[in-house]
Amino acid sequence: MNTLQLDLGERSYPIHIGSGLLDQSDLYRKHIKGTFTAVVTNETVAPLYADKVVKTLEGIGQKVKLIVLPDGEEFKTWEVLQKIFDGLLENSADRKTTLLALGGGVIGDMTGFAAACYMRGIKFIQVPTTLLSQVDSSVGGKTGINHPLGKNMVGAFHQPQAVIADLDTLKTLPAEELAAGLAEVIKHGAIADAEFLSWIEKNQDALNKCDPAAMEHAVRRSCEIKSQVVAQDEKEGGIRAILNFGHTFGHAIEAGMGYGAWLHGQAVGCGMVMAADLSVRVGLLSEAEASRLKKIIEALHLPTQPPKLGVDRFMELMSVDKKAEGGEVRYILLNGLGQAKIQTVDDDLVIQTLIANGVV
Ligand SMILES: NC(=O)c1ccc[n+]([C@@H]2O[C@H](COP(=O)([O-])OP(=O)(O)OC[C@H]3O[C@@H](n4cnc5c(N)ncnc54)[C@H](O)[C@@H]3O)[C@@H](O)[C@H]2O)c1
Ligand SMILES: O=C(O)C(=O)C[C@@H](O)[C@H](O)[C@H](O)COP(=O)(O)O
Ligand SMILES: [Zn+2]
Repeated sequence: MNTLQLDLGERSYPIHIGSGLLDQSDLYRKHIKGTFTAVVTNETVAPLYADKVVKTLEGIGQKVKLIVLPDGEEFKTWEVLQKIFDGLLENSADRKTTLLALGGGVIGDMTGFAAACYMRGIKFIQVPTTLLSQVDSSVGGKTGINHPLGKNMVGAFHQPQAVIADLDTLKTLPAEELAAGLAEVIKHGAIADAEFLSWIEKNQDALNKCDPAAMEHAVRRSCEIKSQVVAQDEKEGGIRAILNFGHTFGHAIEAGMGYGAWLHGQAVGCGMVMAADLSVRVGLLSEAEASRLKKIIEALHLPTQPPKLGVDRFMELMSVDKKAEGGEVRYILLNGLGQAKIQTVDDDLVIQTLIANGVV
């Protein structure tokens, strides 16, 4: 097992990465103060892994309530969030209660948000079971739900007590979910580490096959990169926004197509192709570099062609981006592969990118 530390002063926490972690009681024990833990999961993950986690928690003296949500991005809503509060109140959860998110990014984001809100804030633990949640969403404390008009529009920054990423859970992950997670892995290389991006390029077969050693490296290096960025800027006042590379375009695809039609990672994969195209138009990236990145994204089985939402609609969807200031959207661009830059861009250039990528 590898353990990284996200340094955030009194909100610092460990990120454990390894095999066979789900039933290691010591990993949970030190982060649980009370006697009641509510495990939040979904209908797909519960039959696979809930038993093991519940038994382990009971083994350390916890009373455990399992809260099972419906599965899918379309359920990352107020109505479904309410089911977590119902489960907590019906079981007399108090301020010492711990929430445990067992699942992918949807479960992690919703459970974290519930933990931020319940009695104005209780502790929670992230137990991510998708590649995407292990390399990205379980780390950094962004929690929330979607709004029909915009992705993750309602939420809170609320850091977990610990992240326990059991690589064995990736064995049951469907191929397209694996690819979705690889999009965020590519993102980390593209924005912060050209060497890691080359490693991804060289190891694409192993990554596509979910090879354990390749997964271990992808998860560890991604968590290192994300932790270093978050440690500098917990609440996205500045540098943290680079973790949003590909997301201005990607979130527009997710909201525009209806949540769940495109997986988050697929939308980010395609969004990175568009953001790289824009970086070329602004003069920060060469065409050869953009085309190399696109090839990597394609090789990892991610879509590179956006849906034909129309230019006006696409611009409208992007205008609600959380990085916008005074009505101006700030884009995350690549300043060469392995380095990112945040800046505003003339609408004309953005429209050229949309047209060149066939959004019309
Ligand atoms: N908070 C953040 O920093 C952050 C970062 C990236 C993404 N996100 C959010 O994360 C979400 C996407 O996360 P995701 O890709 O994990 O999607 P997800 O949570 O929908 O999980 C994907 C699918 O895999 C299933 N699943 C989970 N674990 C499994 C396993 N081990 N075996 C088999 N099936 C399994 C789930 O039930 C689901 O059907 C989006 O809502 C996105 O906005 C948040
Ligand atoms: O942690 C971050 O910061 C990120 O931007 C990571 C993204 O991969 C993730 O999708 C995040 O939820 C997007 O944040 P948002 O603030 O644009 O909703
Ligand atoms: Zn993302």
